[in-house]
Amino acid sequence: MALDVLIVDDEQDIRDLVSGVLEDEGYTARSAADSDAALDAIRDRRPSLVLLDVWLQGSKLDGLELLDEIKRRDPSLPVLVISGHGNLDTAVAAVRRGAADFIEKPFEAERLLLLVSRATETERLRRENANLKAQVGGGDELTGSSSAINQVRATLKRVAATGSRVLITGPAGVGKEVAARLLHLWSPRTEAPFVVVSAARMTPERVEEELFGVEEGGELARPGLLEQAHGGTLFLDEIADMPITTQAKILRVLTDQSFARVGGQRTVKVDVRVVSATARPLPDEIAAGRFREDLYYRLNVVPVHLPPLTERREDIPALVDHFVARYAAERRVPTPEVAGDAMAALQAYDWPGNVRQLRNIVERTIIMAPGDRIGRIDIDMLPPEVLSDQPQLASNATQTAMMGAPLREARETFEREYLRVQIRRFSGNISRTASFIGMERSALHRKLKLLGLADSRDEE
Ligand SMILES: Nc1ncnc2c1ncn2[C@@H]1O[C@H](COP(=O)(O)OP(=O)(O)OP(=O)(O)O)[C@@H](O)[C@H]1O
Repeated sequence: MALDVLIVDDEQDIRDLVSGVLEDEGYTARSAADSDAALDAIRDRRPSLVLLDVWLQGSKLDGLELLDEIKRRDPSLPVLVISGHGNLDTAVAAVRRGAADFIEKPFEAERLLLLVSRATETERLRRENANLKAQVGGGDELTGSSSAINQVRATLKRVAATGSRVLITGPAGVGKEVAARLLHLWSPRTEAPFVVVSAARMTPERVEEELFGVEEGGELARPGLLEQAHGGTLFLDEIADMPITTQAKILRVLTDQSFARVGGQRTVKVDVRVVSATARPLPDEIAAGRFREDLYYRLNVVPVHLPPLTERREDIPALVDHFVARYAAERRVPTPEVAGDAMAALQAYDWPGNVRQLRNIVERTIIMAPGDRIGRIDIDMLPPEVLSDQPQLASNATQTAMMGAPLREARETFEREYLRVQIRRFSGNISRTASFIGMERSALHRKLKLLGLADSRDEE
């Protein structure tokens, strides 16, 4: 997202000329003809730079006074001064009073762009940093190639380029924030900030201050997350936890991209893309009177659903490999191999905490691995919670019954149990199960019918 420059000049020609030059280079430009308009524009939204003509005619404050006022209110806001030919003294005085630099009229476009770029360097670095942090903090691509994940990835790619709002649903730890970060990364807003608002992690009283910022005595005291996200993406995590009074204000942000700070009267305008997430179904929250229906329709322009891991077990091996490689690199040890039986156990487990739990367990397993066994993760190295909750091939009673039965019958019982476990492992996908157990797909179908398992889910 472009850096935002405010041009303060009493001459319309200069304002137009400079706006044109800056916009051609990808900046966004706003203009003000006098000190009042300039201070208003800054209050509406903090620019990245003010370009100020020190010879301001017909203005309440002259150029130097306006410079002082801007610096008094916000010492870190850079101001680049334009001075008329022969006003070197004023320009020097301006630099002494806090201007970043000055440029003399008439000036070349090249020189102007150089100075603007220099004066906004801190801001640019700050943005790059925030962006890098956002990427490192999330870091993860959406690992997995199940049809559910492929579909999510395709939808994200398609809507990233548009400004559409996206509502991501799915249980805890399933990757909703990862999806939101990818959407931002693939969007034209990628250079601007990705800001997370998590209502679940704040007290209801704090939510509005955090989101909208605070004004005291008509002046900005603390910018909120919405303002910090200007030009970028605002991720409203666990939207169902937003207090109902805040929901009305968020609705206003969505309808006219503006809001008022806490304790403030003036309208602040922002340009943000809102992506929200929820683990609780919003229609239920609406029915219970805890969520505004009109807000739901505004947020849910493009729905994206991330199913729990149990519905896409075929993603588990790729996720395990991804986290094993990551944590081995962090521990500076070679990436261990994961033994077949260990992988099968991980794939069969139910993962109530979804990918977050899987990530934690892989991390714990690598940290706890004895030094001489770090080259390979065997089944006995997995934590007890995974091992104690494995589907049993056959209960004790079934085993006893099998031992008392003729071979043909015992074999049938075994096959039934074996196939039930394997089909579950591949989330009911017959082709994948067939390829894993080494049977033709049609033969497996016949077998399942014969064993009375044909009702097993066949999600192809
Ligand atoms: N498909 C995936 N590929 C790689 N990592 C993933 C994937 N899905 C989730 N993760 C990782 O799992 C963890 C949890 O993901 P995330 O925070 O996005 O989940 P969430 O759905 O937003 O959860 P919550 O609702 O609890 O905040 C993160 O560390 C994330 O990096």
